[in-house]
Amino acid sequence: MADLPPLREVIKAHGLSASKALGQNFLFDEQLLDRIAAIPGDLHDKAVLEIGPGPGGLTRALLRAGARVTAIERDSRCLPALAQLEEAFPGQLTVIEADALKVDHAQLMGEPFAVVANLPYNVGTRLFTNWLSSQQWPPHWQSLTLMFQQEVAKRIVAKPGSGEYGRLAVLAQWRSRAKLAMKVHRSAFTPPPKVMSAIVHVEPDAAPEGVSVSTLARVTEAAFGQRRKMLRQSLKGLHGGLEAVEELQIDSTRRAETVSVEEFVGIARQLDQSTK
Ligand SMILES: C[S@@+](CC[C@H](N)C(=O)[O-])C[C@H]1O[C@@H](n2cnc3c(N)ncnc32)[C@H](O)[C@@H]1O
Repeated sequence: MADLPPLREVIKAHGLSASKALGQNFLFDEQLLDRIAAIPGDLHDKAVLEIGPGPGGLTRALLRAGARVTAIERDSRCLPALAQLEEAFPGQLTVIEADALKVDHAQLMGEPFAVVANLPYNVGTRLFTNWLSSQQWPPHWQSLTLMFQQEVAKRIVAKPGSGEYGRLAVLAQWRSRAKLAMKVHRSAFTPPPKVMSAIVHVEPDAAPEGVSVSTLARVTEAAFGQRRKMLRQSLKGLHGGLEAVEELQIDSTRRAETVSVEEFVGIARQLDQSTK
């Protein structure tokens, strides 16, 4: 591997001033980046999809860990810096200039892959819910290691009974294991964002039988759409919802934030069965 210039110099040499519109907050601390790249486990010769490599800090760390990286970046200004990495790690890096929201990731990768990304909040959350809503399960991805605003990360791993528990937690936990892998201080980024960040790591689990992701989404949407209301109120508009709650002997005076992931899965299963 050739010696690479420090990331700050790369930014300067390629005139990569951080674009607010593209949600660019760069990480330069190579030790921190190596620790992030270690979260998914041994990456040697593994296929990794990185979204939003920017100037390539995290990309370098993934390449150092021996991964075969496919990176999707929509800012063409970053491509020359990434081309240098392609040269430094021959045969290990493929860069695609595109909006990651418009790419079929499974088709692009053609084999099971780990996802690693430090993305702007809105793009990250949309990709995350797309990956978790996959019809195919186990999905094409083997793990997701993603940077979020700390507040969003807490919502993903939240347990029932907390104010953070909601649709995102149920989606992330009903057929996968989600954990908060690392907190990242805002000062680690250039420029520093207003809020703290955290990395979430998700691995797929066996999916409960007889439940479709779309029905589960409808149930949680209805329940958490009126999270302060009792289930007998919030599920009123959901055809068969109240009957399902009764059938499962779930107290209909409870509020959505007290209902466990397993109970939501049970309600969705009842609905799917009753429409068969
Ligand atoms: C927060 S920066 C992180 C850059 C780098 N990974 C790091 O950690 O220093 C987010 C990167 O995602 C890119 N990006 C934003 N939206 C994107 C999208 N829809 N598709 C692909 N890349 C995107 C930005 O251009 C930027 O390079």
